[in-house]
Amino acid sequence: MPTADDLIAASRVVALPMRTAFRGITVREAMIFSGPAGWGEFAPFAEYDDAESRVWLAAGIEAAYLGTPDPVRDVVDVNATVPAVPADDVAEIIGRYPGVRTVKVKVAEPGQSLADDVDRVAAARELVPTVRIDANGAWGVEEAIEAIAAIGDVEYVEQPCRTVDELAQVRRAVTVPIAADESIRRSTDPMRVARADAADIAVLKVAPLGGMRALLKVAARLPMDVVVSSALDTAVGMSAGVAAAAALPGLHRACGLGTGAMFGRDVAAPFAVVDGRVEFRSIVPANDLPLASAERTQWWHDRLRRCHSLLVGG
Ligand SMILES: O=C(O)CCC(=O)C1=CC=C[C@@H](O)[C@@H]1C(=O)O
Ligand SMILES: [Mg+2]
Repeated sequence: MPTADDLIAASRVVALPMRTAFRGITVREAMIFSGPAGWGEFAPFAEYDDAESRVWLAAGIEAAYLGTPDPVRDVVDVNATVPAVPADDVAEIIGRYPGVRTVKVKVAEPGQSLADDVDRVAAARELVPTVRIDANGAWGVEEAIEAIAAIGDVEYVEQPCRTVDELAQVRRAVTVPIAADESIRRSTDPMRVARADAADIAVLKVAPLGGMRALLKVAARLPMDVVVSSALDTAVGMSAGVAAAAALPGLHRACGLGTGAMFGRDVAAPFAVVDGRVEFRSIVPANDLPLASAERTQWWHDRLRRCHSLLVGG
């Protein structure tokens, strides 16, 4: 286990501009560091506390010190990710993901109406065969059932409501498959969704699960299809996501690993989507990175130190 000083000495804190605001983020901050096996990323969202962020650090250390698991495939199908933009902007956004056949559309964002969501999903449906939606837990049970009826057939609805029990209730009431994201990503017990029969699909992200190998273990135990998705990772974190997806024995759906297209600037050339797919590569960041301010850099160093002592403390 590297010390916090080792990690900080080999790190950069970057501030990457987004092309379109996503979950309210216009500049994505991330800490990246190099180790004997390559580069790792530590970039829990700003509002996450240390207890939740600890596993994100474990994931970064795995990437930099242990490297990637053995792949079973070279390329991974990805979805385009459409933020809560007006329906008229959907075609331009999907165009940033050449050849995709699956689109994930954000719905139920604050300030948006159900009619906005219906229009945005309809615009996506005209362009690709498969559309999935993500409500990020924003609906209540009744609201979810009504919204799902209004939006119509989709591949699945990701996290319609906040709690596992609510997901289970919605799942019993609708025919559209339900996917769990936050119920796994932000839970101390990722298997609970399975025990509660709350989901048909699991959306798994490397950093919140504590690394590529941890993701593979959770995927092996969950009795449902999985989709590997990014946590709005830089190219360094994305490399771990693509490696995890490439190492999964069974992968039957497009993954949310095309989000490099959302960055105005990344730490290296982003994972290019070609014919709807991305290919694994290890990342060496550019020399002229857009660095965060001295104050923000110090904030990230302090955060890393606190999370590191939680990791060491067990
Ligand atoms: O899954 C995708 O298509 C892209 C990643 C993505 O949507 C997300 C990444 C990180 C945080 C989230 O709010 C969001 C999600 O909820 O899935
Ligand atoms: Mg989600």
